[in-house]
Amino acid sequence: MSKDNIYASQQAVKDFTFDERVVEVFPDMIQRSVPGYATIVSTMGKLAGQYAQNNSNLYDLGSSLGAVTLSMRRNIDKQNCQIIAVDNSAAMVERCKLHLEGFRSDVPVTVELADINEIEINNASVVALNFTLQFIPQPQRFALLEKVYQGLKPGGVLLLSEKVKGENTLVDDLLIDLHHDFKRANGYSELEISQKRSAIENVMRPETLNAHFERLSDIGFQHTQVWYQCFNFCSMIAIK
Ligand SMILES: C[S@@+](CC[C@H](N)C(=O)[O-])C[C@H]1O[C@@H](n2cnc3c(N)ncnc32)[C@H](O)[C@@H]1O
Ligand SMILES: O=C(O)C(=O)C[C@]1(C(=O)O)C=C[C@@H](O)C=C1
Repeated sequence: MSKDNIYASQQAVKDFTFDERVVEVFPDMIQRSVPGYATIVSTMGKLAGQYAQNNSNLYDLGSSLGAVTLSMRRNIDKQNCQIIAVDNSAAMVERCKLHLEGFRSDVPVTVELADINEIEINNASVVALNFTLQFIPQPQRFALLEKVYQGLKPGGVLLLSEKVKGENTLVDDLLIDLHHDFKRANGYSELEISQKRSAIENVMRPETLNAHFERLSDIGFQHTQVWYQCFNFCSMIAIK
């Protein structure tokens, strides 16, 4: 696994994108940046196994290198299911396809290069958005999640992980400090932490948990729950 040293040298920091350089180091980057990432991915697989329905689609939206797709695929024991993985980074999609070829399974997977705001979602039992919604411009989030809701079958689930904002400045600062300590403990320098922070601040806009739950409720989800949180990283389930 290539080591993430993208922000190790002093640079004129540009907005973060999922380009070739990021793709190359992505497994290392996400593991050292997101507390609980491995637990979250494996649990999303378990949840997908539990909520997958016969003759249905499972979606992995913002699939990157396919970690959630692989985890879901390992756990599906229902008949006639297929996984649709979607990402709008050509570099990610290309590498994801190669990566998936390395594993054998009877569950068909298609990997699509597309904007998740543009795709159709239908006959879905599970829709996963693992740290993807935070990169969608805020005004588009309601319509995207409403489309997910409409595409879900009764009893289907949305699995949503997000970096969240604390409910007020005091606790938000605390969560940010705890997260930065986590990054330090994983070998990131002060320069790397601050340059990465500048790189993502215009492209990744976290919201509070309250804002997430209010929107899910406005859309129609009646059963919502946080099932994992470590600092400002949170995983939710919403059942239709
Ligand atoms: C933090 S990564 C997701 C990590 C991945 N789900 C995992 O569990 O390893 C966010 C991904 O969302 C993708 N993305 C961002 N905006 C998108 C959009 N509008 N349509 C499709 N993919 C998008 C990015 O290219 C990136 O691969
Ligand atoms: O590195 C950070 O500080 C993050 O907020 C983590 C985060 C994410 O939440 O998706 C940001 C961008 C990269 O995709 C990997 C991880």
